[in-house]
Amino acid sequence: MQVLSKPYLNTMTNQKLVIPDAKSGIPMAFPVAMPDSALFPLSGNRLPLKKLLKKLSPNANGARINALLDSMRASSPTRQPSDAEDHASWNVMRLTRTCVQLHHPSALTMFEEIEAAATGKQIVVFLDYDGTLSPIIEDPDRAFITSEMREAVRDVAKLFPSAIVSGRCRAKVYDFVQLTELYYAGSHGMDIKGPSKGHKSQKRGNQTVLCQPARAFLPIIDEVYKALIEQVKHIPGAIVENNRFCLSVHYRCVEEKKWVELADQVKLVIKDYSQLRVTHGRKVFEIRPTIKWDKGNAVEFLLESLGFDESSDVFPIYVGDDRTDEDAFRVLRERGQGLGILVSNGPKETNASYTLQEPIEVMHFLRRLVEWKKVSLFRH
Ligand SMILES: O=P(O)(O)OC[C@H]1O[C@H](O[C@H]2O[C@H](CO)[C@@H](O)[C@H](O)[C@H]2O)[C@H](O)[C@@H](O)[C@@H]1O
Repeated sequence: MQVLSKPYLNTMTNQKLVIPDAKSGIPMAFPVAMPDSALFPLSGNRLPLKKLLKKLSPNANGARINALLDSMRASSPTRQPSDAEDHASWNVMRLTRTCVQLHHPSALTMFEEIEAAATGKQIVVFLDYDGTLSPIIEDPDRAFITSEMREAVRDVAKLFPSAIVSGRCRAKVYDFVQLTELYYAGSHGMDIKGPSKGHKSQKRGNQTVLCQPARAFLPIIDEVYKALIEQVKHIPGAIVENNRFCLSVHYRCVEEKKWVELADQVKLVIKDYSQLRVTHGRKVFEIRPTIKWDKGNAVEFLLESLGFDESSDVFPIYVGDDRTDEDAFRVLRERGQGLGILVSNGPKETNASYTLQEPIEVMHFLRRLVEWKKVSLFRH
């Protein structure tokens, strides 16, 4: 399922956005006082980066370079407009999001619907970290969560088996969250560890889980980490982050005119490593082992570890903001269990069923989940 599919975009003409109503299918028109060029933030970022990098030769032509730049820009659109044209784009994004919400409504507005679907089932909560529990900021080392958010996550973890599933190194995400009650799946799910403290809903499964399917890649990852640091050190603002079983090359603080050069340097380093692949996150290139293991596999592994593999009475909720979270949303959709919640301020293609706009809304959602569970425990 897509939040915003191409046909919807293509219907944006004559300064009107026309989309079919979610239930009736009847086309509805929304006035838009913008030029079509303002559509960039909606239509960008379609090509996976790997394909783009493959296409980008040293003699790449202007069109290819523009495609790469479009993808890099759209990977994490800025939240505030910087000039008149950006204002136009921003307004279109806001308007389109309103339309999109007819299809993928807010998890807060539709909380009672979620309650009804989860009633009588064991909720298991999966939370992405960056952009979900902490807002996106320039310095990855300072992406702390607030004490209120930590409190909300702790309350959730007391009532439901809960996990943080992050692209970051497990130890680092634990340093940020500092809650012993949770499962932590770092390195995009390639490094999973159970909680040091259990609670009664975990009796059913195995608390001492440890899963590291990419251990064999550690020497290569270390080698490539060193090579990348060397290769990009002349590009101001570029940061290489070692996430243990994977690496991140950040370009959020790199001047846009240097982006293509940075992408080229990354390509240059990894071209000799067929065991590695590059994916594209929010202003970040992620270098990962080619094994078929992603956040979706981590969710399946954790559900199995918790004893819910064959269960029909489990209701997993996965909240995430990034493309890598789509693998987890898809797993839930395929299992026909639980739901995915996309954290996004603008329209995106997604396998999630609901949306929340930003981490503060995630916190409100978690608090509602806790209140609802406490009330239902009191009633029984
Ligand atoms: O799976 P996640 O927990 O969402 O991790 C994905 C990447 O998150 C971090 O980078 C992102 O957040 C930074 C801090 O807000 C921001 O500066 C950066 O631009 C974002 O891409 C993390 O640093 C990466 O290693 C993760 O891969």
